[in-house]
Amino acid sequence: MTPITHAVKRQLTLALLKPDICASQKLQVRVHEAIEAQNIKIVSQRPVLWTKEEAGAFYAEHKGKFFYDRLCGYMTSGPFQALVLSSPDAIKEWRALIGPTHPCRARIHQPTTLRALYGLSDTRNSFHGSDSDETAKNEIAFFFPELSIDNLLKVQDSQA
Ligand SMILES: Nc1ncnc2c1ncn2[C@@H]1O[C@H](COP(=O)(O)OP(=O)(O)OP(=O)(O)O)[C@@H](O)[C@H]1O
Repeated sequence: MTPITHAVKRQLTLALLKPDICASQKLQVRVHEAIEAQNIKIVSQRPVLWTKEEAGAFYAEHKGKFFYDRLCGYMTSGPFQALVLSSPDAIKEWRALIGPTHPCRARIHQPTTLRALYGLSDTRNSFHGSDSDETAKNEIAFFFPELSIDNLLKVQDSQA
């Protein structure tokens, strides 16, 4: 008899562990453990050290805002980590795990989220997560130009 398999569609998202997290090996390990505890799979990861130009290209939509220079300064202050995450609802699940953009609000309203636990300020908020399928596709291509997202999804779906 052929065993019944339940194919579960997977979704990919791009996560950043920003420089303040990557300054501490211990924090980095804790965050990876928190990701895995949610059954979110880390499909790929790489360390990144940005120039001001690269930070500006990624955060172009924020150019002109009062926090733009601060944000680019923060993101070029040291190495950070880019991750490709996979789960059935990866975009929503990762954003739920990191919590609201502003750590002080996260501490009040969602105290168990990663930004509540580790975020330092509105700008130095420790994490990034793609906000839609299209953004995830573009952001994964930005950090992992060698990866084929369609192939990755096929592999993920067949392993589900
Ligand atoms: N009001 C603010 N004051 C200071 N820094 C800010 C503010 N809003 C956003 N930032 C910084 O700019 C980044 C990008 O802002 P965006 O609005 O895209 O936030 P987000 O979608 O919650 O966070 P991310 O895109 O990093 O996941 C934030 O993660 C934060 O580092």
